[in-house]
Amino acid sequence: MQIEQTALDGVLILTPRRHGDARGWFAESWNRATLAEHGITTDWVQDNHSFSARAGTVRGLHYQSPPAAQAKLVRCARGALTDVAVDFRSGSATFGRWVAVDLTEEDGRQLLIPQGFLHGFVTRKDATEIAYKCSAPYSPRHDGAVRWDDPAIGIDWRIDPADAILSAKDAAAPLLNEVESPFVTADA
Ligand SMILES: Cc1cn([C@H]2C[C@H](O)[C@@H](COP(=O)(O)OP(=O)(O)O[C@H]3O[C@@H](C)C(=O)[C@@H](O)[C@H]3O)O2)c(=O)[nH]c1=O
Repeated sequence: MQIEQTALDGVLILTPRRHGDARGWFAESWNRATLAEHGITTDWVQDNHSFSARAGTVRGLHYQSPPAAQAKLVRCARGALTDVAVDFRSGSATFGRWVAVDLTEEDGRQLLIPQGFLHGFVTRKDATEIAYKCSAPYSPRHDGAVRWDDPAIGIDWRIDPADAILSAKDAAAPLLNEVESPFVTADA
């Protein structure tokens, strides 16, 4: 397991080892003990899997408020996507900053997103599947969203915004400055 820090503290790229042979390959996509060796002891309670038919599908930017806040461990099961995390912790030195990481079925890379971050992604290929672990169960009551194309965040999605395929909910999400973050950091 290779682990790299991104530009946002705590947002990590994890690359599980792939064992190739004549049949193909084998990888441990999650192993509690291996992650614990790297100090990652998150208690995962729900696995999600979604399919997006078309390249250019954007889902996000989403969060759940405490006490239903979720850390996420994200991978691309099929196709290719760019996964995005935005620091949503009020008082954080990096509040509003984002990182974008390409995850593909070929590279098997994963993105670990702690609580307190917005999460979203754009698919790069038709028929892309994302799979991710969550540290808290789905709670519609605590569900929140921030606009994917908020210029104040300025994420470079590497698509023509007019071509983005969105849910009605995501298209109507509020801007960052219209939402009060339910997350605070020790920096605050
Ligand atoms: C997220 C979620 C949705 N659902 C249902 C609600 C709805 O009927 C349907 C689709 O939900 P959504 O439109 O919210 O799905 P989607 O837009 O894919 O939402 C997901 O986006 C990514 C970026 C995340 O980070 C996730 O946490 C989640 O917010 O699935 C569940 O049953 N359990 C869940 O955990």
